[in-house]
Amino acid sequence: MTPATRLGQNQYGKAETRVVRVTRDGTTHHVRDLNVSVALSGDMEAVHRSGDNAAVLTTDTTKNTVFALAREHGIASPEDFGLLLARHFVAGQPTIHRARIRIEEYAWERIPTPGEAAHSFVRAGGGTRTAQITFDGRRAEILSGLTGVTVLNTTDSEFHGYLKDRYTTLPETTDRVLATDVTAVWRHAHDGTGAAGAAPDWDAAHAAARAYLLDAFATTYSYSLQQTLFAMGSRVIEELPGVEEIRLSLPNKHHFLVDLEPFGLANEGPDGAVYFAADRPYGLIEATVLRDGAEQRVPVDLTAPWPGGPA
Ligand SMILES: O=c1[nH]c(=O)c2[nH]c(=O)[nH]c2[nH]1
Repeated sequence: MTPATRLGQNQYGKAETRVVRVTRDGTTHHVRDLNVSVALSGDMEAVHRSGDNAAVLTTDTTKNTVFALAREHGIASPEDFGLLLARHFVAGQPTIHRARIRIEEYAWERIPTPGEAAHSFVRAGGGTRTAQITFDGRRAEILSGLTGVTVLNTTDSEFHGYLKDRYTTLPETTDRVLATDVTAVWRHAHDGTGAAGAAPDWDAAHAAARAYLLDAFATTYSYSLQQTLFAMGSRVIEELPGVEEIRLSLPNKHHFLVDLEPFGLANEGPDGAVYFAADRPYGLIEATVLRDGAEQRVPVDLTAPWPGGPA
């Protein structure tokens, strides 16, 4: 006898649609360059059980919709565009009950050029902006974030006083390099219903959060990366009243002093030092910082490939 089966969590949609929207303002052009992943769920029992596709809005259509809405409405910000798409899918089809839109944005900076034309850009470094918008027909959950923002302090970092057992060899230090690749995701109080007030200016809010994260990294005298993480997250919560929680994933990009004694050289002195930038393994420090009373809803595992990780 075939065992009875039950359909568990399921979602589908087109992943990683690369859409570039150029807006022309006379000879001054603007670019928004996104990677958009759509995941829909709803009345999908029949398609899984019998291949009855009647409830299925095709992944091909979801890809086309990304392009069409970018043309019709423009891309004001990843958050605005994600909300527009999510609402479109849920409002447009009775069989679609929930839409999750994940977006990466690649920033372009202007190349200053003589003369009138402003249509030349260079891909900006400094990481990738991320957003995830989930809409269930009533409320939206709006997450903003960034990934791949590499930062380094050459001093003001100590690490000592930790547990020691028979396998501990790490020397204590009162001065080390502290470096990490910041991945952060923060959740907004704004849920698209108006209950938490008007939507923020998403671009300005993102720039502010990024600046607070960097400033807290730079200005925290650190006794551990955990402490630095908490300071970074707290700064965003304290400064941005519209942010309920923030999760950070910080790989500790170890920089080890090189032993130069075999060459008769003393490493580390008032004039500096030479470090070996280790690639792996790396410590991985992760935590969520919450506003008092807020629920923890940002997914725990941010380092699952984004987009594409589990919901
Ligand atoms: O800031 C740090 N936190 C740790 O937990 C840790 N563990 C380690 O080996 N080095 C470090 N550094």
